[in-house]
Amino acid sequence: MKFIIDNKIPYIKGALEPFGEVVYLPGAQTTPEVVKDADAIITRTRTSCNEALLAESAVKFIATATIGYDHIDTAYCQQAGIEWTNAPGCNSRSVEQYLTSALLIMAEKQSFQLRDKTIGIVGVGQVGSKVACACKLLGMQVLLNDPPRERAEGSDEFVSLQEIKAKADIITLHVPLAMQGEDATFHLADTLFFNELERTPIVINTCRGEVMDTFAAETAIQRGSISGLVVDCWEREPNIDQNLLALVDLATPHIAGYSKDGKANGTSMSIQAISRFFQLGIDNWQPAKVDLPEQTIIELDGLNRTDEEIIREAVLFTYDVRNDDAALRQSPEQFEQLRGDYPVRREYPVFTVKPKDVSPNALDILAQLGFQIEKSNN
Ligand SMILES: NC(=O)C1=CN([C@@H]2O[C@H](COP(=O)(O)OP(=O)(O)OC[C@H]3O[C@@H](n4cnc5c(N)ncnc54)[C@H](O)[C@@H]3O)[C@@H](O)[C@H]2O)C=CC1
Ligand SMILES: O=C(O)C(=O)[C@H](O)COP(=O)(O)O
Repeated sequence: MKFIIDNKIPYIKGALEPFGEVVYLPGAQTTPEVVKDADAIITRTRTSCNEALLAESAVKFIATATIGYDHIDTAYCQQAGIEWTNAPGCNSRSVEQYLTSALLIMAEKQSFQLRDKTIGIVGVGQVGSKVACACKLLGMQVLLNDPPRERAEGSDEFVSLQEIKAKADIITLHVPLAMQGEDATFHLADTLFFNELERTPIVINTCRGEVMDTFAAETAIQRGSISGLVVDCWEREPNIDQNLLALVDLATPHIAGYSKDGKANGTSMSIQAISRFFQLGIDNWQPAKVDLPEQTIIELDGLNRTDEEIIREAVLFTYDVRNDDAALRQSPEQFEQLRGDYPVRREYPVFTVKPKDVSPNALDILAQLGFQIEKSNN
């Protein structure tokens, strides 16, 4: 058997070598010639898996180690009898961590408390529902918009996009990119969307660049119809719009899902799927070890500090979006290199908080976010 694997997928070396030939390649070098005699591809968002790539190939199965799968032409795969899978939810906690960090930074920058704000979450799947939980823990009012779920579940927990535009102080987008159909999301945030916003919200896009119209977003900032913009996903990545970059509050190179935990989940879900498909007998495969940051102990002193200040310190200790923002602004032309050489970032559960005079409420929130908490608090 022959497997083609994107060489930026971590923790995967050695998993498939016992079962055949394994070729590791940059996504951009995954060409029709390379996949011609391959049985399977393990890929990322950087490889368009379409007829142009696959028509002459022997590929029977594609696993993408990502949540989004808009780079896979699923209609073509169905017609060609090629099975595929994504890695649902693999890095959703990482995006939640990004959101929490960004919200706490924006609250400090604009001198507001999160608990006084209403957030509208557009797309309430794996990511959106975790973001909703985190926002509720932070004391925010949460509005949920998800027409496909609303139709399927008939639940009254959802509101219309119109209501979000009217009531939200912050709007965050967590939809898949869909170019057409009843729930199309291409340019969901367009000129009309921005013109109808009633509370000059902060807008956050960590789903796909094409969900937000770049020109409309720039105009919205310049006209003051939004009070802030956080952008992780851009139209035409990696050639991002320099005007937009100059206007946004936090700008990052599509790394919201880049915790090592999220990457490791994507890798193991892909290997397990390949194993099930080809009956390789490694259906429970896991990476041997996942990198840790240098520091995993967080000493928190709660004296004379609000709960939000304490939580901000703990969250930013694990991940501060401003570091990725600074790196991108310094070298926007290095967009792909910044992604490829991304530093070690871990999610909350690997961190232990050592509290001193921290309120039980703040400790409870940190524990619910996933931090380990040491018992003594003095
Ligand atoms: N920046 C990054 O690093 C990452 C970005 N993503 C992006 O985030 C997207 C969402 O991820 P998940 O929550 O895991 O996906 P998911 O599939 O679990 O949830 C998506 C939700 O959006 C809803 N939805 C679909 N069309 C909608 C519309 N027009 N309006 C409102 N809701 C709509 C769906 O019903 C579903 O509940 C992915 O498709 C991917 O594009 C995901 C992970 C990392
Ligand atoms: O999982 C997704 O969906 C994402 O957007 C990933 O974080 C993107 O990762 P790459 O495949 O571009 O490394």
